[in-house]
Amino acid sequence: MSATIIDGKAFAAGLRERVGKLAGEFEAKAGRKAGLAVVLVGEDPASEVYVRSKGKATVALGMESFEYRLPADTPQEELVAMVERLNADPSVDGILVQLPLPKHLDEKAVIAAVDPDKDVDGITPTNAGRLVLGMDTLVSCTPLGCTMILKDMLGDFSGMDAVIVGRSILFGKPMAQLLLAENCTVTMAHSRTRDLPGLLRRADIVVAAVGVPELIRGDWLKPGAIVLDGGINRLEAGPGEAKGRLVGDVAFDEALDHVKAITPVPGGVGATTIAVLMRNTIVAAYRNEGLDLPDDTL
Ligand SMILES: Nc1nc(=O)c2c([nH]1)NC[C@@H]1CN(c3ccc(C(=O)N[C@@H](CCC(=O)O)C(=O)O)cc3)C=[N+]21
Repeated sequence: MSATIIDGKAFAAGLRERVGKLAGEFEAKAGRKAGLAVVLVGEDPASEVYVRSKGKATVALGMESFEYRLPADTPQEELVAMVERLNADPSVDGILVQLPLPKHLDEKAVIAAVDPDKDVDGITPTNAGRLVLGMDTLVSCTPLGCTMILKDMLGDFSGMDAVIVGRSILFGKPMAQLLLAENCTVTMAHSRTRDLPGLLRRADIVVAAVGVPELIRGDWLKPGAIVLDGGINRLEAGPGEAKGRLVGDVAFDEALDHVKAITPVPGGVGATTIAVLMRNTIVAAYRNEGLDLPDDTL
């Protein structure tokens, strides 16, 4: 059996096109561009790359990008003061504070300082609560992208057994809520889970985001499963390589022999993340201006 390789880039391109149209209409109606502010503290090179691609995507779709780079030793009060300035700035519709933050900072307090109406990561206490309560809200980009991919592929996935590997606030936890809302039977696995292969053998849908390269082996997966791999792990460079290969949390080549469909790394789930961030930004912009969103295909 040969599996379908889910094309995250194609999905992202379609979404970007719809967002781009809405961004143009927003500018015409609001008399300003929708704006996204990204705050990066410290100098992690991988985070640098993400922040740059976010900025480029924002401008390419006709929105305004505000990027703030703060030194690694920025004090808590300064970071919170910056978030509060962005909360009060009417040209900013979305605020993303790149995570993880340097250890001396209180991440929970920084997140809680973000205005929930500008929280394009969906991780403020208000938005996390809204998600659990089934209220309309902004939702973390990667899990929302995974759900959109599943909806495209399956339509209705009521009653399916879903296993989520990883329980982070940006991925595993919101993913569980989204799949629960789609009437899946949801199991969350994590580093203390005793029998991961045993759980995965029952799973119709597997969503992985633990950051352990190729942790999940092909023969752990149920024949015909759908696998969404949110892991982005860079292996050590081999001889003659400048950079190591990127791999997911699932042993991709092995999985191909077992599953119905799987997302590759790169080009899968991760490739949708920034497009969904653009989606969340334009949705926040319309709401913050009190405008009706003309397109419900977002
Ligand atoms: N507050 C916050 N929100 C985030 O959403 C957030 C964050 N912090 N911290 C870091 C992670 C990581 N992240 C990605 C963004 C783009 C790709 C992406 O474009 N991936 C492509 C390219 C991968 C590559 O070549 O490096 C792919 O998977 O095909 C992946 C991962 C957002 N994150």
